Amino acid sequence: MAILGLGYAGFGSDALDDWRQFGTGLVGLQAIERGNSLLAFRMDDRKQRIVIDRAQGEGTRFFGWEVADAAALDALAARLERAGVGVTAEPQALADARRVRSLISFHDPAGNRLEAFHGAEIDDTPFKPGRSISGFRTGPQGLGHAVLTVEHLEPVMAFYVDVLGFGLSDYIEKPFRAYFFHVNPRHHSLALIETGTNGMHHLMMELFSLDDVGQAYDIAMKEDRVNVTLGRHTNDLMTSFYAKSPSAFMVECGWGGREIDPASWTPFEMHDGPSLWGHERVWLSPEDRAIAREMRMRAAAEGKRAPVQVMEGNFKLMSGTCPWWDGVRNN
Ligand SMILES: Cc1ccc(O)c(O)c1CC[C@@H]1C(=O)CC[C@]2(C)C(=O)CC[C@@H]12
Ligand SMILES: [Fe+2]
Repeated sequence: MAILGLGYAGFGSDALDDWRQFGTGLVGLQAIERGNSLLAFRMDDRKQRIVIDRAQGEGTRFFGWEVADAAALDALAARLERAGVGVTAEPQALADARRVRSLISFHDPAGNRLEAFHGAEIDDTPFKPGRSISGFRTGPQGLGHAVLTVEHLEPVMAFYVDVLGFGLSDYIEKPFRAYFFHVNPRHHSLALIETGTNGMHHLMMELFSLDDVGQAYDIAMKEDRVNVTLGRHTNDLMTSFYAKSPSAFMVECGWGGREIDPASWTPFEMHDGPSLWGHERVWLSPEDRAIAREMRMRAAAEGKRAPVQVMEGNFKLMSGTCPWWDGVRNN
C-alpha cells in the first residue's frame, strides 16, 4: 500500500495561547514556537506532528499522509491524476515549513486539504513532553487517527478506498453511519461519520500508559473540557475520553488500542454500538444518556468484553521497543 500512515495534521486557529495550554498541559504534547503565527507540537522524535496556524482561518485543516520515498510520492501523484484529482507539487518552502523532504497536495471529495509527503525530519533533541507522561504511541502507526464528519459517505469513502488504497476495518450503520479505515496496523487512521455536514469531528492521540489518560481526564474534569466520558470502544478496543479542544473539534486521548494485520483483516458491521462501557456524551439530556447506558449494560450483561491479549501487546511495548521511552520516563 502506498500510504504508510497519518504523519501530521494542521489546523487554522486564532487561539494559539489556548492551544499551547491545552496541548502541553492536558494532552502532554511538546510545544515549539515558530514565530508569531505558528504553533507546532511534537509527539516523538519528529520535528513536528501537529501545527496550529493563526494565518489560516478557524475551521481550515490539512492532513499529511506519509509515503516511503520520492518514487512512492510520484506514483501516488500519477494515480491521483489518472483518477481525475488535481494535484499540486508543493514548493520547497512548504516542505521546509512542514519539516519534510517533499510533498504534494490535493483535496478529498469533502473538501479536506490532503498532503502526501516523504522524508519527515527528525529532531536532534529528544522529545520532551509538556507534562509528565510516558509518551505517545506513534512510530509505524502514525500520529493517531482523524475522524471527519461528511455530508454523504459514499463519494468520500470511494476516494479513500479506491484511489488512496485505504482498507475498511469495520462500520456502523445504525443508529448512525460511521466507517473506519486503516493504512497500517493501527485499527483506524481515518474514520468518516455521516452527519450531513463536512467537518472535523476529532483527532485521537494514543498514550503508552493508561495513567497518562487517567491523569489527562482529571485535568480535563478540572478545566471543564470533558465532552465524552472515559470509556472503551468495541472495535479498536481503545480506552479513551474526548476533550473539547480550543477549536470546534474534540481531541480523543486514548490508550491500549489493538493492532490489526491489514493483510488478513476482513471488515465487519458493528452491531453492539460504539463502546463496551462509558463514553457518555455529556451534552445529551439525562434521559438520552440513560437510554444509551441501558444498551451498553445489556450487552455487558451478555459478557461483551475485550480479549486479554490486548494487554499483553502493550506490555511488550513497555519493555523497551519504543526508542524515545527511556528519555521520557523520568521527566
Ligand atoms: C465508534 C468509534 C470507535 C473508535 C473510535 O476511536 C471512535 O472515535 C469511535 C467513534 C465513537 C462515536 C461515534 O462514532 C459517533 C459520535 C460519538 C458518539 C461522539 O460524539 C463521541 C464518540 C463518538
Ligand atoms: Fe476516535
